[in-house]
Amino acid sequence: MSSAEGLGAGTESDDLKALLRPDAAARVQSLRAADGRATLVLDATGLDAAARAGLEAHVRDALGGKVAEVRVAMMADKTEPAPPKGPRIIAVGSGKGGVGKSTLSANLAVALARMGRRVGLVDADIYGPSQARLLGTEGQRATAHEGRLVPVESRWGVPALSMAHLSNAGQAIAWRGPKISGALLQLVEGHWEGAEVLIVDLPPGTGDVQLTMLQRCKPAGAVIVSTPQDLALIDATRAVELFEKGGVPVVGVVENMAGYACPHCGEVSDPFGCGGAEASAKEMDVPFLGRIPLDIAIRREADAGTPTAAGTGPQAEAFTGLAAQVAAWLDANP
Ligand SMILES: Nc1ncnc2c1ncn2[C@@H]1O[C@H](COP(=O)(O)OP(=O)(O)OP(=O)(O)O)[C@@H](O)[C@H]1O
Repeated sequence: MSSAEGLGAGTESDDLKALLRPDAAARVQSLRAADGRATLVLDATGLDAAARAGLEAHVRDALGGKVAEVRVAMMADKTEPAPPKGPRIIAVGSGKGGVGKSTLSANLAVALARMGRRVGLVDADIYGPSQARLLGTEGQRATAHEGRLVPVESRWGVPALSMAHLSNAGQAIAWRGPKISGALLQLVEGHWEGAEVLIVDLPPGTGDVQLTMLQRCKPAGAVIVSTPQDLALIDATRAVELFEKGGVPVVGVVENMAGYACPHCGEVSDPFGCGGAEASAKEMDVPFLGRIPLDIAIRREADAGTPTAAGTGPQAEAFTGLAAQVAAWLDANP
């Protein structure tokens, strides 16, 4: 027979509750006492395992002398604050190599940073990294902190991680499958705490890196780069399909090297045609994000590590226009 027996049910549970520390009593969601047994449901929101164990031990201690058996159940509130989210990923892909995807990724990141976005850049081209050159961070080495890579700072307000920032970069050439995926994850899971968006420059095509990206990194969206040529457009269609099948929304298609402005006479010609990407985007029912002209200055500045988007003029504005659309898309798709 419990010493609490004989009291009215409400009074009995109130008396038992009064034996608890105030912090424990405040967590009681229900307390039933009957037949020498106390059954408590406690709200364990925000408590780690050790704190839960401590709370339970206190309850057992406090009530153990009054009832023969103490049963404790812990409930965590489902609205517990989620752990801080990592940056959202915008993957930049193309079906075909050499369409200017890396140049576009670097300039998109710089243009976003100029708009006040906290942006990082991951060079996922494990075999042929180019972002260290494009951002002028060649020769800089990424350090590690608590087992994760610390991004390399650039002059453009865009920290970056590339295989070129690792001292063993040369070994990557022999890597296959899981090792390649591991390398990508190391770059993506670096110390990106300061960034709200990560631009990931993917290698061309649909290989291991792209699959790892889709399956393990869950990009928020994908930007597809194409030149106006038919062949590039067919490949761009495949890239769009890859992301859509993987459940990654396509932010849109960009046409790069869209028209050539002659540096001598200023006449604009279309060596690769023009408008093909816009028509393809329409056919695929994905947004068209605009054109970046073929301009010797874009190539020269890319090679010099001073991205065009960091400067002024119509070509810088073309990248700003693209960045504005990506930023608007991110805001509209939280
Ligand atoms: N709009 C442009 N105007 C002039 N040159 C450009 C333009 N875009 C890219 N380039 C140049 O084209 C070449 C290929 O570009 P980039 O390396 O960015 O392409 P990619 O698609 O990333 O290539 P890869 O498949 O090798 O990764 C580079 O020399 C680059 O400077």
